[in-house]
Amino acid sequence: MFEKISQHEQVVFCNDQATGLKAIIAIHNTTLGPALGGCRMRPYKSTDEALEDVLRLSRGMTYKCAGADVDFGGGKSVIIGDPTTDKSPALFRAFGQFVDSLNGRFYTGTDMGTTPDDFVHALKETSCIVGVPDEYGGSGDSSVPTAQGVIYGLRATIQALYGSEDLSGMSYSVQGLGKVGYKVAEQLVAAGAHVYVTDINQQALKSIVDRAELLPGTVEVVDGDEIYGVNADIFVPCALGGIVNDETIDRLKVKAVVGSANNQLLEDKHGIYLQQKGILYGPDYIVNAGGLIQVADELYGPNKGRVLNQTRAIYDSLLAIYKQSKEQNLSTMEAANRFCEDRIEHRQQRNSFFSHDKRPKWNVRH
Ligand SMILES: NC(=O)C1=CN([C@@H]2O[C@H](COP(=O)(O)OP(=O)(O)OC[C@H]3O[C@@H](n4cnc5c(N)ncnc54)[C@H](O)[C@@H]3O)[C@@H](O)[C@H]2O)C=CC1
Ligand SMILES: O=C(O)CCC(=O)C(=O)O
Repeated sequence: MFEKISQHEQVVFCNDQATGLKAIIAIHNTTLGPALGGCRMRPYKSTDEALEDVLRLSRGMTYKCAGADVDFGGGKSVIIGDPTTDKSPALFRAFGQFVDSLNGRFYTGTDMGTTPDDFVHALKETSCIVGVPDEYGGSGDSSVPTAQGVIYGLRATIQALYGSEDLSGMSYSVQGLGKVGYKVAEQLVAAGAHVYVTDINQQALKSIVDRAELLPGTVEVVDGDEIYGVNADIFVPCALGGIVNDETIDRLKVKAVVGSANNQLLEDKHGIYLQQKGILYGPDYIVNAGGLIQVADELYGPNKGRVLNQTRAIYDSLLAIYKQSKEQNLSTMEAANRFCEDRIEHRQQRNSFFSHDKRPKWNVRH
C-alpha cells in the first residue's frame, strides 16, 4: 500500500456500517495550502479501482491549484456507490464527519456523480465544504464556471489553430452531458455550431436535442464509442478520464482535444502521441480550473465577478502553454506540468507563510 501511495501525503479509508458509506479521501500535496478537491460518486468495480481513481484525481488537483494560482493543495475523495440509487442524507452526513476529522487539512465539494444539494447534508457535520448552494452562503454550483472555463479554453485553442476566436464556424464532439458537458454543449449550439453529443443517460440526450431546437446551431446524437471517430474539429471530453489512450488516438479525426474531464490522458505518453499526430491538446487541469477557482474564492466570500475574471485567465494560460510547448518542443501536458512543478518548487524553497502551521486564513471557518 505504501508503494502505491508513495507520492501522496495521506490516504484515509472511510467506512460507516450504519449508512453503508465506503469512501476514500486522498491528500496529495499541501505545499500550497490545505488540500482541496471534489467528491466523485461511482459504482467502482473494486476498492483498487476507486483507490487508483482518487490517487490520480488528487494528484491532478495539486497541479490544477498550482496552474490556477490558488492557495490550496491537491486532494480528492471518492464514494463507492451508485449515485442514482445509493445516496441518502445520512450517507453524506457520515462523509461530512470523516472530512471534519481531518481538521481543515481537506476541503471538498461536488464532482462527477454528486451535486451541491448532497453537500448540504455534509455541511451539518463540517465547515470544510465548498460549492455550497447560494442560499446556504456558498458560491453555488461550481460546474457553471467550469463550463465557462472550457469555453475560454476552446476559444484559445481556435485562436492558436486558426487565428480567430469564433466558436461558431467549428464542429465539436462532446462526450458526457452532465453538469459541465450540458452547459458547454448548450453554449456551443447557442453560438451556432454543429455539435455531436453522446451520453449513457438518454434523458440528458433528449434535453439537449429539445434545447437545440430553440438555438441557432445543431445537435447530432451518436452512440457511445462512435464519438471518437466523428468528423468534428474539436473533441470535448466531459465525462470519464483515460479516454485518450492507444485505442482511441487512432480513431480521432479532430484537430484538438479540449474538455472538462479530469485525467483525459490514460498516461502522460498519450499527450506526446497526440502531439505526434498533430492534435493540439488543452491540458485538462488548465482548461477545467473554473470550478476550482470559484470554490477557492469562497474563502473571501462569494463574488461571481471576481471568479469570472480569474476564469477568463484560462484563455491566456492556455495560449502561453501552447507557445511554450512549441518553443521547447514539449507536449502541451509536459509544458503545463513543468510550469506547475516550478511554482510548487519555488513555494517550497521559500518556505512561505502559506505552508503548514503558519497558514493564515483557511482557519477562519473553524
Ligand atoms: N463539476 C465540475 O465543476 C468539474 C468537473 N470536472 C470533471 O468533468 C467531468 C464531468 O463532471 P460533471 O459534469 O460534474 O459530472 P456529472 O456526473 O454531472 O456528468 C457526467 C456525465 O457523463 C455521463 N457519462 C458517464 N459515463 C459516460 C460514458 N461512458 N460515455 C458518455 N457519457 C458518460 C453521465 O451520464 C453524466 O451525464 C468529470 O471528469 C469531472 O471530474 C472537472 C472540474 C470541475
Ligand atoms: O469543483 C469543485 O467543487 C472542486 C474542484 C475539483 O474537484 C475539480 O476541479 O476537479
